[in-house]
Amino acid sequence: MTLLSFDAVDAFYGRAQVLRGVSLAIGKGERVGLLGRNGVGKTTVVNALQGIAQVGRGAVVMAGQPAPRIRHYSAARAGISVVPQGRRIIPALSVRENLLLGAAVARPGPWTLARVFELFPVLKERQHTPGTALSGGQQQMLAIGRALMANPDLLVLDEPSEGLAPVIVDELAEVFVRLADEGTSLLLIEQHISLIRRVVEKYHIMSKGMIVDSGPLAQLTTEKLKQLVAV
Ligand SMILES: Nc1ncnc2c1ncn2[C@@H]1O[C@H](COP(=O)(O)OP(=O)(O)OP(=O)(O)O)[C@@H](O)[C@H]1O
Repeated sequence: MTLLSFDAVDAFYGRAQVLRGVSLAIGKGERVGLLGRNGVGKTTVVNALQGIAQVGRGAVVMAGQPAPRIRHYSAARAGISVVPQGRRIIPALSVRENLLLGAAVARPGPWTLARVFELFPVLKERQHTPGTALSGGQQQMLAIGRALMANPDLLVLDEPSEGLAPVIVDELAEVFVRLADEGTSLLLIEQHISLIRRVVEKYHIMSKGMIVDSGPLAQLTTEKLKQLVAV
């Protein structure tokens, strides 16, 4: 079953076109990497499925349903949760309240506060602290926990390693692999080579708003990968 597909999508911010004919599909159980240098349009793929960038020509299909008008929450309702670049933790809310925000979509499934606390025990310890008082790594865990509270079939992760210490990136890689092994599909936008290597099975490379190469990650040498994601 295809959880998300882009079929020749053009996407815009106002009149500025960023995506040009982007096609990709993510099925159940897949671990897909969306790779490329800064500014090539990776986040705009995420923004297009959330209705933040406007889709012109082409179609975005979520959980088998074409999305003629994408509104906030359409993706979450269709089982697609986004962990945004920069985490976007709400400063006025506690850790617990930030997590509960993720459950607002009320999608049935296995994820509860208790299960998120089991995955990230530090969030339980600090549940009454303001979300933005956490360290960078803990805030990333909070953003992931919040996304899981919506019980997604597909988790979209936009540069989760950004600004984090290597030991924390290792911990996150383990979490992503565990989530994937338990059946959550992943779309990972990343520039961190070892994280990509550990998590991704199939890659798409973007350049200038287009997908210019795709295939199994095992076929990419680390040398090539470094060139492709070089900042
Ligand atoms: N809200 C916006 N309004 C107008 N242009 C934007 C907006 N957001 C991004 N852009 C432009 O769209 C292009 C693609 O940006 P995007 O953030 O999708 O790239 P990216 O590959 O995710 O890069 P990065 O790794 O730096 O996040 C850039 O030229 C950027 O300046």
